[in-house]
Amino acid sequence: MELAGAIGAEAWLPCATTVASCVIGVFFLLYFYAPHWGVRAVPGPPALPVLGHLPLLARHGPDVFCLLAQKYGSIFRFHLGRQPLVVVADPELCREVGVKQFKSIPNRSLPAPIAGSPLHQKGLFFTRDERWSAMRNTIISLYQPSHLAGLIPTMQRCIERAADAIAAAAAAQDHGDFDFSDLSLKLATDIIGQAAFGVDFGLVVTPASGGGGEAAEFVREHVHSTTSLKMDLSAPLSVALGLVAPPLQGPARRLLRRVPWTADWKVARTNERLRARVDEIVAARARERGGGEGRRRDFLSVVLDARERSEALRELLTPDHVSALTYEHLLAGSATTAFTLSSAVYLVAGHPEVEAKLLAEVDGFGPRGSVPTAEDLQLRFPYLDQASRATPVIKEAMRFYTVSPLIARVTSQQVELGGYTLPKGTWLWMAPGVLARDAASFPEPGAFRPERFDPACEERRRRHPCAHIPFGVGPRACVGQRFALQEVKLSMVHLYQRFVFRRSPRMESPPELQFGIVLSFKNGVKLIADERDDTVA
Ligand code: HEM
Repeated sequence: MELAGAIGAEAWLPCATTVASCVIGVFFLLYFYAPHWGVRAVPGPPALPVLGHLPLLARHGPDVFCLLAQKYGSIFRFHLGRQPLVVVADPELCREVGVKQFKSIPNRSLPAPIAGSPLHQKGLFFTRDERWSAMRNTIISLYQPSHLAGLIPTMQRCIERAADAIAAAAAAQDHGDFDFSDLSLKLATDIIGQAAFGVDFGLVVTPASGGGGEAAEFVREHVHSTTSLKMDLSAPLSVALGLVAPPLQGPARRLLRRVPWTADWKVARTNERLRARVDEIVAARARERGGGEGRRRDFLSVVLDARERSEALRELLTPDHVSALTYEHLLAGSATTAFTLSSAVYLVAGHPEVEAKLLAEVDGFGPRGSVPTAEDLQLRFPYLDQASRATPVIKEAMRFYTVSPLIARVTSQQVELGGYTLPKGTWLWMAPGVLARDAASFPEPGAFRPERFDPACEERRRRHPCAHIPFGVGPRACVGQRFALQEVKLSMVHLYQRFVFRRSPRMESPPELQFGIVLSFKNGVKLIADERDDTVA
């Protein structure tokens, strides 16, 4: 009898194991393919289980989206681990997403690296629906021309300090090269420090200014926190896990942040310190205002003022949101603007015919040291950049190197797009980086040719209005666009009043790019600066 029981158990055990494995297998398949199911009709390459198309992203970088658009057309699927994205790479479809169907697609999807960090999450970028529109309406006046014009003297002071630093570096190194992208990141961060926090970070160091200190430490932490926001498997373990199995991200982060020297531990410590520092600055400013200091016009002070206007605004702009909104300037406004300035100067340095026209325009403005007003920036520099009416160098530089090659959105309800029905919750991303390389809109896309934006040029007249959208499109487009362009234009006018730049022989060609949350130059931009003869301008 006992023997019969044992034989029965022996036969039963493998059978139960097989059934359990099948159940787990089916569960696993359902789990990994559930998000795919709703968008399965959209074309795309076969996706690896768990990893999706992350290996393709690792191999080709952001160029992968151009390759996929060539193969699958203007709307295709890309799997970021388990999460499918529907990528839109056609100007008219981008207009649909950003403008015409905005009511159904008003928010951004939350990428794995951001989940769990209130400092990153509670700014304008990731807030949703009514809170987003209330917050945007409250702060929008800070980005209007009248407010921005008042920032010109502050920007100019930072730019002049950067130019002095370039001159000092050139003299010290006997015309050796220097890393322009490092300098422009410091410059952009100093400007944001003044405009957003009302604090001089003093990152650009000249022999006269001395430098660094506490503020520099703060920004080093910011840079570390930003570069940790990676979108691929080189990210901290919890983020990588979040890409393949989102429910495990939170528990993994809570566990790993306690394990010293893991990437999660380092990011958590950095974020905590950063958070504490931003909160300190906010609290100090609130006290200062209580003490009746003179009115300050930096972003933080204006937002704190707005809080006092009504109970509703106090509820909207909680201390967490004020910190996040202020910090967001560093996140959204420093690396992007710095990259744009670096790529414009790098491209001009390799194109003498463009440089000659630019120098003629800068010299024609007035004697060296003349500082343009906001109106001058609008009207007197058509070759550099003049809203939509001219042949701008900056526009073409932003097309050539698109700093945000992807723009993340998510559907709030079912939408019809490009012949496909996409369910609520679909991650729908626009691809300005692909649009910028499309030969149908930009013939010979690999050529740097500012004239292609000349209003008189046939190429431009034929082009779709949404073919070039480096700042996004529609009500959710970049709120800091004017701020960024004012800064880049002002910088270029002053820098070309004083210098011409050459590419260093130590600089690789073409420059290697890397893709974190935005694009950056992997090995910097090494340039040689020659001071211009005083008699020229
Ligand atoms: C050349 C520099 C910059 C580029 C290329 C850039 C690009 C972008 C892009 C592509 C978006 C997404 C737009 C969309 O979804 O349609 C965006 C959003 C945003 N940008 Fe910028 N940006 C730049 C500079 C700045 C600056 C200087 C600031 C702040 C001072 C800023 C603050 C923001 C904010 C807060 C958002 C979110 C807007 C919202 O969701 O309502 N950006 N930016």
